[in-house]
Amino acid sequence: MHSLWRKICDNILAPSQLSGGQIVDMLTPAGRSAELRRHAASVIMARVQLIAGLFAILVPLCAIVDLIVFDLDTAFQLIGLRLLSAAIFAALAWPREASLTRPYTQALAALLLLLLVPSLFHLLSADLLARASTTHAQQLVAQLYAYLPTVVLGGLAIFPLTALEALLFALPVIGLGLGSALLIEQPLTLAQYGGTLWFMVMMLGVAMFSGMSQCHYMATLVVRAMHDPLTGAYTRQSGEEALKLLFRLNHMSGKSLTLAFFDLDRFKSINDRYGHEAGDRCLRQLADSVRAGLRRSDILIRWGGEEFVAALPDTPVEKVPALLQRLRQGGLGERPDGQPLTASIGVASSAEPAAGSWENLIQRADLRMYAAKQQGRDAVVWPDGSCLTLTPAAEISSTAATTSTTA
Ligand SMILES: Nc1nc2c(ncn2[C@@H]2O[C@H](COP(=O)(O)OP(=O)(O)OP(=O)(O)O)[C@@H](O)[C@H]2O)c(=O)[nH]1
Repeated sequence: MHSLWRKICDNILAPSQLSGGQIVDMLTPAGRSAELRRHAASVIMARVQLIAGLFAILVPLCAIVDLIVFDLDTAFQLIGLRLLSAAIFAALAWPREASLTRPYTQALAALLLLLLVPSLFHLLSADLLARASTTHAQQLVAQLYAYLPTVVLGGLAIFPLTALEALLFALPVIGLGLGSALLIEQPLTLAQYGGTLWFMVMMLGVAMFSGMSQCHYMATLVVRAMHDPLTGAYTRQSGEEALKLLFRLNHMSGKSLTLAFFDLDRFKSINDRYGHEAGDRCLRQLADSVRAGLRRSDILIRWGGEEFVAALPDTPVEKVPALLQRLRQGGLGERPDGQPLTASIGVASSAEPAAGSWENLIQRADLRMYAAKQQGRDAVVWPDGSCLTLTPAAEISSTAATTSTTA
């Protein structure tokens, strides 16, 4: 039964070339990585600001139609609502710094406001328009206003939202749209009401599909642009951006960011003796082993050819010996001749005096890595300058006590 179910799923998913995990990522944002959230937040925010800017200009301009078509009393009431809406759109479009800690929540809140303003405008003006529309021209304009919530639902399609997010954003818009139809003096017939609801649901379906495909496309591009294709680690460029952010976040919250700078030992001899393919395999092994020992919040950056940086947010330096012990016990990989892969490691922490900036931390970790090379390789140099040869696992834990007092 289970294998039949798997076969059915595989056949359904095969033509789309999407894995089950990728489908789940398009349905709900729960599994999104921090980097993807940050990217999605900047795309959503940029689009919210662009549309809000356009609406801040167009909404008051449409007052001309109100003045031409409706009586002055109705027109002025509509213009009042227009000016209020335009002020909110202008505030949304105003350039602002992205939140450091919650950029995604900030972007979603802005999007919600962008969607609610036209829907509320429709709710507040529906009865006024229904009562003031006696001529054909007035009825036509009132009819166009009535499409506003449906247009808003269609507008959701330009945002990279998962299916669940699109649905949650659509519910208040649909609620306000249907609610305003109930408020007017001559309520819609059941057929009109059903037709409006059907149209809205169709729009929501289109918006959901478009949002999901944008999510997938964005995730593919972000992963490709940010990660080194050979090892899957962050590239130097995306790693620098991540370090900048992690340093600021840890500084703001009074936590320590610790860096471990790895450089593979005698790597050139692997290339020279066994070829670049063998060298590449060793690089992949090292990246996989280090990543397997890290937490979800840690990141691994390929800094240069055979140099990697593990960035460990919210990690006091005294916790690092245990991590390195775990890594060492698991092994960093194997050289083509069967010998263990080893690395020289420099450790630096933002809790050190005058740590200053992330660039400073990298420089210190790099210098310590060179010091570890000079001390014979397969070793770690700590912030207090002490050097630990990694080979016997027991030594790592004994140094933990020393470093915790000196860091
Ligand atoms: N296979 C492979 N080799 C690479 C890659 N990037 C850099 N390298 C090689 O990495 C080697 C680095 O050599 P060195 O800097 O001399 O260092 P080493 O031999 O590891 O010696 P020590 O660092 O002193 O222990 C060079 O031969 C580079 O060509 C890569 O992506 N794949």
